[in-house]
Amino acid sequence: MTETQTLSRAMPGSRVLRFTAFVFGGVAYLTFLFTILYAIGFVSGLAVPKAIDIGAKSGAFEAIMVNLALMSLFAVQHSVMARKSFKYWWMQFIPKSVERSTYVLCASLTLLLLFWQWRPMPAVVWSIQDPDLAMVIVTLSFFGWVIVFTSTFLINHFELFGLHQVTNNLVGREMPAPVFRTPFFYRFVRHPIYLGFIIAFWAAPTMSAGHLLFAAVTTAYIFVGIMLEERDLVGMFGEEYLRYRERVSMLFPWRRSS
Ligand SMILES: C[S@@+](CC[C@H](N)C(=O)[O-])C[C@H]1O[C@@H](n2cnc3c(N)ncnc32)[C@H](O)[C@@H]1O
Repeated sequence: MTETQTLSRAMPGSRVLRFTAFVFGGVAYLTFLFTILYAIGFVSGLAVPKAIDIGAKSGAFEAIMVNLALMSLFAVQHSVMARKSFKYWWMQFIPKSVERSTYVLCASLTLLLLFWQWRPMPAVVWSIQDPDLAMVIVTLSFFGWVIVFTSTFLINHFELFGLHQVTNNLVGREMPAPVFRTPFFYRFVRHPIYLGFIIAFWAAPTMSAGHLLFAAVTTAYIFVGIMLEERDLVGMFGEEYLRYRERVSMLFPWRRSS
């Protein structure tokens, strides 16, 4: 009998709970997948019913206030729930195995609310007329999304989105300690996922006022997010992360990594 089977047999009463946690993790993951795919359509204006420049007309003041409120809600949810102190408090009420899935589900639902309630601000800030150049910019934007997806797999896609935790819990296996990774993109920049988002949001052949607001606020939020995340990363990986930070640039590969 394997160690995993022994553990599973030792806790038969919790089998239903562990299966429920696994199903919850699966639902959270599928919700995330839907949300991120919808996000591509929302920003690019392709293949979704409600994109960034589509929706009922409203006054400029209302549009700015509602859109800022939606982005602030996401920023607060995303930053607060990612902090260690919040996680410890939160885990008094939910099992540790579904902590990440809960975070992923809340972030996805907050984003879906943003997509649904976003008020278009259609005034055109810039519009590239040359079709070849416009195509290059659209391609660049999709390249941004490719960087985002690839990078999640480079550090650990299934752990980032909670599936690893609920699967290990299902088979009675402990989660391994977090591992510091610097593969591929991470050798050139410390935050390729965030860089991918910045490219995807800014590379637009036609930039509306609403899209510009979205790109500017999310970029500012990314800088705040990085500050908070790096504080945790230094706490988790210590000297190793400090040396990495000296060697590799944050978002743009100006410095050469050794
Ligand atoms: C949404 S990911 C963003 C990762 C990174 N900031 C980026 O833009 O590619 C956040 C999670 O990645 C983890 N993380 C960030 N850099 C890491 C690295 N080099 N190795 C392992 N985990 C990392 C953080 O601890 C956090 O849980």
